[in-house]
Amino acid sequence: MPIADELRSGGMLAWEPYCEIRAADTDQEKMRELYKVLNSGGDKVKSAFYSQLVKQEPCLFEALGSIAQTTEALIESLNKYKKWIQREYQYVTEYNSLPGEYVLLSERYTQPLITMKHREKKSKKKRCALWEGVSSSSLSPGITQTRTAPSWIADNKGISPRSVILQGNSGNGKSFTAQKIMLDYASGNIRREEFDCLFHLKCKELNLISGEQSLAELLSHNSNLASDQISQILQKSPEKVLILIDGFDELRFSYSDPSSMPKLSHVSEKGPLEASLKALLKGHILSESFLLVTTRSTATKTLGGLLKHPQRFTEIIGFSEKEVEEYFQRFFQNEDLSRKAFECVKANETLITACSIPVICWIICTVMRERFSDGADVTSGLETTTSIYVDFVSTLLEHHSQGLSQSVMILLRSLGQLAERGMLEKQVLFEEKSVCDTVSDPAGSPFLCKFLFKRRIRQETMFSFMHLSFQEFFTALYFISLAERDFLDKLTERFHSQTQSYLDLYLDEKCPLKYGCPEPHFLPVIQFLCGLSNKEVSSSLKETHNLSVPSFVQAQLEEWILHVSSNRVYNFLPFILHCLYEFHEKEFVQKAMEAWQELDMSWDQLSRTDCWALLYCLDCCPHFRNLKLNFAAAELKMLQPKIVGGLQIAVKSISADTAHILTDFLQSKGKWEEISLRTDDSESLCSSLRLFSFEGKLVLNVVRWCSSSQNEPSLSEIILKCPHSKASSINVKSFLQAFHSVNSTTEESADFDRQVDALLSQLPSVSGLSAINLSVPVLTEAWASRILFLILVLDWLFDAGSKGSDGAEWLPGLLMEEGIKCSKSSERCTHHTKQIEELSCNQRVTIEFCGEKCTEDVK
Ligand SMILES: Nc1ncnc2c1ncn2[C@@H]1O[C@H](COP(=O)(O)OP(=O)(O)OP(=O)(O)O)[C@@H](O)[C@H]1O
Repeated sequence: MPIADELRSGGMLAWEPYCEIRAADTDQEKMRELYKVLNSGGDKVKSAFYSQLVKQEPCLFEALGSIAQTTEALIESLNKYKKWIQREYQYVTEYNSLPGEYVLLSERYTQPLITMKHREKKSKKKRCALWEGVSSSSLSPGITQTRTAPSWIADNKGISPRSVILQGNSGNGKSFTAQKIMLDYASGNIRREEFDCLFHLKCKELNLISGEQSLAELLSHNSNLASDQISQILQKSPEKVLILIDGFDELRFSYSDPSSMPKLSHVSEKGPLEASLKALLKGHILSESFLLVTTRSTATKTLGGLLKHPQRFTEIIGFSEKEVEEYFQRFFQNEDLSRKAFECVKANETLITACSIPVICWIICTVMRERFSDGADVTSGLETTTSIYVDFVSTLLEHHSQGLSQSVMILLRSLGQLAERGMLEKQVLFEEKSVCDTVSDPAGSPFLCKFLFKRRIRQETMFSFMHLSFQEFFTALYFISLAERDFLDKLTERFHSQTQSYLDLYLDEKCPLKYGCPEPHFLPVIQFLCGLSNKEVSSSLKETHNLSVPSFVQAQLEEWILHVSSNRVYNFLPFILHCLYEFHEKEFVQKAMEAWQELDMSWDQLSRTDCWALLYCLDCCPHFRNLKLNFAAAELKMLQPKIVGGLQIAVKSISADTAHILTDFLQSKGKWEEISLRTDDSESLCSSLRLFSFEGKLVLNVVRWCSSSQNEPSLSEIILKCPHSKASSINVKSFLQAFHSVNSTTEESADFDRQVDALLSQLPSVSGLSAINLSVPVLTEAWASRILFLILVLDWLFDAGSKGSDGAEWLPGLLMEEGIKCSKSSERCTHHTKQIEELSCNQRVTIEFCGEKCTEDVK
């Protein structure tokens, strides 16, 4: 009140508020009333109040000043800390960076997929489904997902977590994400109201700390703040603090007797590392603060048991195909290069799947950048899949395997044994006990993942490789570590016994691998074995891990490939192309291609991956001819530059694009032997169109054409013949377009008729046309008038008069109709079927028009 009295007598306080202050019951209420006056009174009143406070309450004034100073100092150090984080965290040093080389995190970071769900185990009864399911689910982009960073938002029961687990396989980007969160905080990119301060503990570095330390001291290792400043920040508003702990799985706790470990309860209390960390994780210290802990799956269970509640589980799944593409763009910072590189990878099914692991993206892009800078032609082939897997294993062993408890050789061999066992038993999930029997420290291996599954009322722990392809790769690694006899025995076991007898007929008695062909699920292992035999790959293995690939591996596989090639085991051809690609040895590719003479893969459509392998093989043998291929139009475009000589192509799906690509191709290459377009779609009007040469003639053959409203084809076949020399001048484009437009419509028969007319109207443009063979099941009026139309517009064809080389049927100047005629006066047979042919009312008839003359011959 003395201050209020002074302000009143100085004319700074009006009567009414003065009375309010007097009337207030408590000191606090009096202060509140006074505060209102100060707040609305402006600087003059505040200054008068300030002078009175100094005079009448000197001690209080001093204490308030030092609090203000401390707060100011803390804000100042927090700002400096943020600047320090911005400086330190904005760069990324890559595994191969030379001193001074770096990339900016903001330019490179690509948001991975993060889920909030534990994986589910597929039904145990379906071993195959499990096998397929896990292999794809671990990398599949289709998982229920959240794209955002781990979040603290309340769940549907209104509970927000105090601690979040961020699980992820080695190389999936846990540390990268932690770095990004720190940088976002320091740059003001996370929501301000959530956290005032973030700290980052790196377990890898904590392992190097010895002696007793308080939590504040531990946090100071990775900051520019002193431990007492950290203590002050933590005590001031712990509920606004987030502590990131990166790499929990890497912690090496040494406390032998946890019960004798001191229990710490204060941020400044010193204790062994393990005690400080456990107190933090359990919430004995900083119970109100938030924690984000990253870990590999191998340590999730232990972490879950230590962390304070409420907990939330999240998992980094990796990149979907879209993010892989984004990563490539960020990496290359050049539209053209990133597109080329991405297309190359996308064509390789194994690699594009493996690319969901971010570190594999880094390896591939780095290798490809080197290729581009060497001026290598990217279409000559990417590095082999095996070489990328070898690089991946080396990267994880060198940079992600701190403190391995065993030698690399032993680790790789034991992983190989485990992988092989899984391959034999078609198993991708391994029980904990069986893993521990083979691999001495499974949790310490960066290649294994641990899964916790619910099994009725219990939990089940299972292990698996990061992906099935790694299991296949480790099996191949194991095979190369075997002695020759064991290697041959193992391989022999894995080759099909059914094919054995078939192949035995052909294969050389002396060939030790005369056992046929590998079991389908074993094919990737053979492919990896071929890749490991490559000189560069094997010397890199020798250099980095002292692993030698024995020469008998290559010799055996080469011999087997040559035998399969020369004996034309057709359904293995695409696989052999992949093996050749993995070998990546030009001379051997040439040898195998020579053994083929002709490459007939027309029986099934080639995938893009197959086409890349073929592209590489054709690159090694530029003069290889005689290809019979069946692929999509886009693949034709890719292979076009490498195709020489005769070619038979079958293109599935018929679209405007297909017509366009095919036309371009035909215009650029005069030499093709057969083109066929097919649709498998029963809705389509047209099921196949073939262009091929036959006895020196070009033949256009349209088979089974029906309108959607009819079940029966209304046109069975059109065959056009013209000399092959005219092939390049033929306007295939308009045919294809007519074909496409007819094919793409499923409208009523009126449309169908219009489209058929459009196709027939193309015929006059075929120069040198020597014959037309038209097969229609029923000679309707519509067809009769179409034929008359053809006679009119193609009068030169009928006037030509000279006999065709292929017999009377094709005699120019002659219009001949063959068919079945029903002799009944009413209810005539209309459909042409075998049964109808046999009915006595039906007779075979040939009608010939020659000039003005018309004859009917009944058989
Ligand atoms: N989100 C990302 N964006 C771009 N690159 C990434 C991303 N995540 C990971 N990478 C690349 O992968 C490499 C490995 O990532 P990181 O070290 O974060 O893996 P990790 O999950 O912490 O592995 P480990 O468990 O073995 O420690 C990084 O050095 C970087 O090249």
